[in-house]
Amino acid sequence: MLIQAVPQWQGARTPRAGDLPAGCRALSAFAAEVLDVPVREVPLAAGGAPVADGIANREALLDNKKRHAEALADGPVLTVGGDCAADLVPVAAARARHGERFGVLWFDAHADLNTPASSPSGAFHGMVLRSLLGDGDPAFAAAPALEPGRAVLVGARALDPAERDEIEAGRVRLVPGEPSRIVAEVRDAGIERLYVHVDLDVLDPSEFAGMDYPEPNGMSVTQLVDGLRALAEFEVVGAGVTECVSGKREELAILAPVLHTIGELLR
Ligand SMILES: NC(=[NH2+])NCCC[C@H](N)C(=O)O
Repeated sequence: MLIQAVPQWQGARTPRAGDLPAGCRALSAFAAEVLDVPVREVPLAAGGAPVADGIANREALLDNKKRHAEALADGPVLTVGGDCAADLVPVAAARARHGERFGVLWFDAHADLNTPASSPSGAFHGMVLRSLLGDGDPAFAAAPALEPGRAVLVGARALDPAERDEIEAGRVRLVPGEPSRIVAEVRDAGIERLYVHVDLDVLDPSEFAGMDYPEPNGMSVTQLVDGLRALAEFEVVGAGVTECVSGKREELAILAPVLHTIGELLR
């Protein structure tokens, strides 16, 4: 098992986006200690780029995508962001490798189902899951795409109108964070192998101070750990933890059980 650090900030347009690279490096180093595995950092460019085709930093993100694809490691990898789009390349690669019955569990306060046309912000981290479904800007769209109904949002609570439409159309499932509900949904979706994406803003802001895009009424660390543990009956082929802006060890320490549980799923 290996940690790949993806210090990408260009997918976010939040006040703390500039802290994402430092948060990525601090969280990767902490996860390496908790899991006793090495860290390899993906060499990304540091700079931004103008808004193009409705996406902020579009050229920089495309460059990052290429660099990440070139550096992508084999075997069980824990990807540590960076913004949520740090999981774009690993999830698309896992879909290509594991076939139609591959699915994604997306623990996130947000649905990340916007396109450049529907996005309220132009921030690409709000478009990642939609790109994995094959929509939006073709330069980012996954091919093959996730099968409709094989993306499961857990704990999402800050949704934009276009995102609700995708859920209502059944392309994406939305469940609360209860373990039994999560398991039932994954079974019902016919998912055999899965990738676990954790955006730290799925947690309540009172639990963890170092998230990039806090939203009220989130999960507790214990609820998140229980939800992750429930996935042990499935084959977890990859995982990501994203949107950390904290460089403080005492803040990161609260995440130890989350990292530990993800490590168990990946081994
Ligand atoms: N993964 C995230 N933090 N996503 C934030 C997305 C916020 C909002 N829905 C947008 O499109 O801008």
